[in-house]
Amino acid sequence: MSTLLDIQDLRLSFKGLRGITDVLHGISLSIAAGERVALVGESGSGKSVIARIVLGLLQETRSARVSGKVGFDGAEINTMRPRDRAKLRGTEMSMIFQDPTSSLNPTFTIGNQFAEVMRRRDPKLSRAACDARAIEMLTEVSIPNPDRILENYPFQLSGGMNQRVMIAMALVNHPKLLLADEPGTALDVSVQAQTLRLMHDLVEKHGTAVLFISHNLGVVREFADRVYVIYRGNIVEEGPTASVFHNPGHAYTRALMDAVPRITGAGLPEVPEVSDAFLAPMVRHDRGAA
Ligand SMILES: Nc1ncnc2c1ncn2[C@@H]1O[C@H](COP(=O)(O)OP(=O)(O)OP(=O)(O)O)[C@@H](O)[C@H]1O
Repeated sequence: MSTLLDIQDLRLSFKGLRGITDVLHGISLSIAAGERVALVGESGSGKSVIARIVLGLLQETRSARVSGKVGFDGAEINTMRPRDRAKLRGTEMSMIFQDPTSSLNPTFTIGNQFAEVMRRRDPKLSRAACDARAIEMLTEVSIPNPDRILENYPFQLSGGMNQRVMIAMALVNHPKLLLADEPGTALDVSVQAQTLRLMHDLVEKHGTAVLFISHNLGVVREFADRVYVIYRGNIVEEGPTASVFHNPGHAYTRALMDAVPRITGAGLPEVPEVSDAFLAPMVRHDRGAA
């Protein structure tokens, strides 16, 4: 399979009042076309900033310094002109966030928001064509009465429905890459599970590659073909999901796994105190391993 996303030696630091803070220390990560890859690690380890760099957002943040290579579908995101990066967002790559109600615009109907997204790819698309395509997508995410939903505002829908709308909207332009940052964690556990199953089936059907960001190892195991484990801005382990789960090689991965039974509905996994073992070299599993 061809490589879609190829991140090499990615470094990030922020300049603030108290000097420079290094956040990413030379990350390398790749995703093949159609592959589902998870990035797991505790809060603050650098997962979301990687997604924001892939989307080309942090490159445009004054306090951020980004270096390294972010190859996407033959182009180089880091050195691209800002307006070329902007053109990729919502078309070739799209993003799903934790909390759908804060990501959807509360002042526009769902139909208007779909039309805006679709016209990023094709500005001449008629409203009737946008609505027809939106209805198709909403049907794919099992939303009942999709034609009526187009006239609704996000606040008129439940959190679970809004999350489905977000998924439908993220996929409506057939992006090559979907960045999913803790999708559904703002929802209750059973709705989250349903939503993830739906997302899994849809990306499989459309052949969309996914970078799935999570600190929930149980969810990652269900969803991803391959896993990267990140600890304090370093990738410490990488491999096929089954292999990493059956045979975790890095002390930090083992600590994350040991922490799983202590996950509560509300909380993050509790990872033990930092130990020198967590600074051990990266563990890379064979692609053929399981
Ligand atoms: N704009 C910013 N300015 C300064 N520091 C930032 C900025 N954005 C992120 N950081 C810092 O970068 C580090 C990584 O943040 P990031 O949001 O990627 O963590 P995360 O692994 O996604 O955590 P979570 O699971 O809680 O979302 C954190 O220490 C965070 O405080």
